[in-house]
Amino acid sequence: MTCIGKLFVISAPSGAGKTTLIRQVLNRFNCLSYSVSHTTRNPRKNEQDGRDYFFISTEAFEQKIDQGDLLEWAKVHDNYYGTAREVVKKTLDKGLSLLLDIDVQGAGQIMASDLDPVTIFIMPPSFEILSQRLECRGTDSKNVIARRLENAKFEMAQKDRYQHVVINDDLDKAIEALCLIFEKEMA
Ligand SMILES: Nc1nc2c(ncn2[C@@H]2O[C@H](COP(=O)(O)OP(=O)(O)O)[C@@H](O)[C@H]2O)c(=O)[nH]1
Ligand SMILES: Nc1ncnc2c1ncn2[C@@H]1O[C@H](COP(=O)(O)OP(=O)(O)O)[C@@H](O)[C@H]1O
Repeated sequence: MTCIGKLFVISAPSGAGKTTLIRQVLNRFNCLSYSVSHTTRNPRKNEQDGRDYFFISTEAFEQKIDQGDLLEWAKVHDNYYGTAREVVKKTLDKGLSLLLDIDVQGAGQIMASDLDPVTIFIMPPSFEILSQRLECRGTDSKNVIARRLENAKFEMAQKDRYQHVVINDDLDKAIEALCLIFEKEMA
């Protein structure tokens, strides 16, 4: 498949299933790459530095802000997260597509830029199921889960700012719906 280089932005509340869905999409489209973000949050078990995130100190992150190295950044659930400007530029310059998994604040910054992103919001079927998914994932403490659920309300209220909304209820159906968006946008 020939692809047109596009910038995709996916946002979702924590636990909605964006990481699960994004893995499937990346497996299907070889002209699509993933932007590995920088964060000051601690790695979870099974997360690898350089693959899931670049895990850096607060000082190193603030230095990146000061040097203008980040295309967008935000404080999310009490940690810094940001996208390296250089990687986005190099990928799009080569005519390749790139996927950013970023929060609603960062997405707002990209929407306001001249990068003309395709924007997608992943919704859980309900708040209760979101809460269950976070518990079942087993990666976060009760306090961390509570903080993420509190932020989820504000995040979900912003879904209409996005061009596409995909509800992640049945996983296979959500994968198909999401892949269809990528297929159409890169055709
Ligand atoms: N603004 C911004 N948000 C990011 C970036 N990378 C990740 N995020 C967001 O930070 C939030 C927390 O991510 P994470 O700690 O991995 O938890 P998860 O949502 O439970 O997988 C999610 O909303 C991510 O989309 C980034 O580079 N910039
Ligand atoms: N459609 C789905 N049905 C049931 N469980 C799901 C579904 N999608 C994701 N999950 C599970 O929900 C949890 C949160 O998913 P994850 O991809 O880590 O979310 P996010 O990256 O948005 O925080 C994981 O344990 C994942 O296996």
